[in-house]
Amino acid sequence: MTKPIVWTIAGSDSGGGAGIQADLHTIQALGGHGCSVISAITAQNSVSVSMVEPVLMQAFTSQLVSLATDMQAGAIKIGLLPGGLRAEVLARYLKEYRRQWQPYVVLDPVAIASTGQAMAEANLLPAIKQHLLPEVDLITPNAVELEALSGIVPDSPANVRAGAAALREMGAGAVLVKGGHLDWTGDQAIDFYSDGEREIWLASPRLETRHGHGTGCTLSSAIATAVAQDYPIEDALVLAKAYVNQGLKGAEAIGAGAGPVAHLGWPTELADFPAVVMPGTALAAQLGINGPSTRGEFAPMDTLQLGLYPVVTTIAWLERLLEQGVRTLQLRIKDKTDAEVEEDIQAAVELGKRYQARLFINDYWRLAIKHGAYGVHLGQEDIEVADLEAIRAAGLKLGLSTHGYYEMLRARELKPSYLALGHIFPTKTKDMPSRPQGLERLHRYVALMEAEFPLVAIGGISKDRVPLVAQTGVGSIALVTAITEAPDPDAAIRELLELVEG
Ligand SMILES: Cc1ncc(COP(=O)(O)OP(=O)(O)O)c(N)n1
Ligand SMILES: Cc1ncsc1CCOP(=O)(O)O
Ligand SMILES: [Mg+2]
Repeated sequence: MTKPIVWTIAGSDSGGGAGIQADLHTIQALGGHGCSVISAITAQNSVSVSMVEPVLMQAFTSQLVSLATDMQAGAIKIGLLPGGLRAEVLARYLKEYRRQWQPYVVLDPVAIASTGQAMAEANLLPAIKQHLLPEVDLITPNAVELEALSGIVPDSPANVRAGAAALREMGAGAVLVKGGHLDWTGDQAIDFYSDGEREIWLASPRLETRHGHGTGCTLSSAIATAVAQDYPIEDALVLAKAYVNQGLKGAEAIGAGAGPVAHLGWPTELADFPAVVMPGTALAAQLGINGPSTRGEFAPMDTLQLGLYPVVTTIAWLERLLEQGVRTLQLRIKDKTDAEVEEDIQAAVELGKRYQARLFINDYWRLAIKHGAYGVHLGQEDIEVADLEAIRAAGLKLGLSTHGYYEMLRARELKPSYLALGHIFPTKTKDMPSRPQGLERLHRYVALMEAEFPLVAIGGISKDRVPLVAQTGVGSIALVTAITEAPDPDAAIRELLELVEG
């Protein structure tokens, strides 16, 4: 894949820690090609900002025109704008870009430097509210910026929500309130995302460092770069927070004041990724997050390497697989009533016990509990509605489907027995709302999570692709049509067992 183009429209920081310089470092480190539209030249070092000089309007717009004619961006990050006029003009250009090629637009509303100095004319904030917000997919204010734009002091979870709602009412598609300056969140730095339909709270331990120059620029550029690579926004948010956490841990003094966030490449340490705040925790109670919760871990698997994992629709298939020596498998019947499937589920549970197999029941968790199944496999949408605590309390194993970084981190909080990662390749077995993950992402997910859970790759994995998938280190490969549509299924099962468990 060629590098996705990301524009940064921002000010130059002569000290190299923030602004255009931080943005380009970030975009490069995360695999994008950065283009820059310089809005202002600042003279600053690690201690103070001594000058902010807007570039001439013609120079500003010429950069936009030049890039738009040849290097259209998948995502645009906007940082410092020196005054209201440039915000108003930029809004007109963005409206046109959004009509022509729909870039994802992230606005980091820089108004005050971390050193305390005002960076822009007083007419900037009114122009952002009136003109720019309707052209923006995501705005990423810190506490000070949220208050300046919404008039609401984010001194409680309710007021963070209210401030974010106010910005959405002004036209922003979504809001990420950065928690770095929210002192009531104690030792956790908690970010709040809302797009009007869903709310996400992301928590990371607060990092004690004075070297955080360029944090906001880096976060918004990282989000833009991830979105330009087709990551859904919730994955972009957690990846960007991990990138910043990693950079804060690696930050050093350069100059006498606050040193810059370090730019250390793709985040790979689970400890750098935020936790998704889930119901049932003390933090959730503080944040007013309600909902069903579980009280501990699900029964652990006997191994991290679950091996070949066929997913089939009938008892006859289960028998055939068990006879061939398959020991991890799933009964997946769709769109029937409990009464229609109960007999099959009971038979499947008995078969699984007879062969001492790891036999999972897909979806029908009530019947799985009733008949004492080995385990249940559930999807993301089930997390909200299934009685997970009843499954846990009954001692059943729980497998959860995930489709990227955010869902993996969310599932992690539930402490399931395994995580499924999909879909890896296009599949005709199931309509998928998400895009195929591909091998590169699977590699990254495995490296991140393999010590925590058994992992299962699923989706479009043909026999030919099995060796490539196995090379990612994933401990299990789930398949439907590679077995059920094989010309000689018994031969295919033997070959697949050899390839996966060899
Ligand atoms: C091993 C494994 N992984 C993923 C799935 C998909 O489960 P889900 O997302 O609930 O979708 P349906 O299978 O119910 O359509 C699975 N069944 N098994
Ligand atoms: C159930 C399911 N969940 C994600 S992809 C998939 C279907 C996998 O089937 P196939 O192996 O035939 O692509
Ligand atoms: Mg399901």
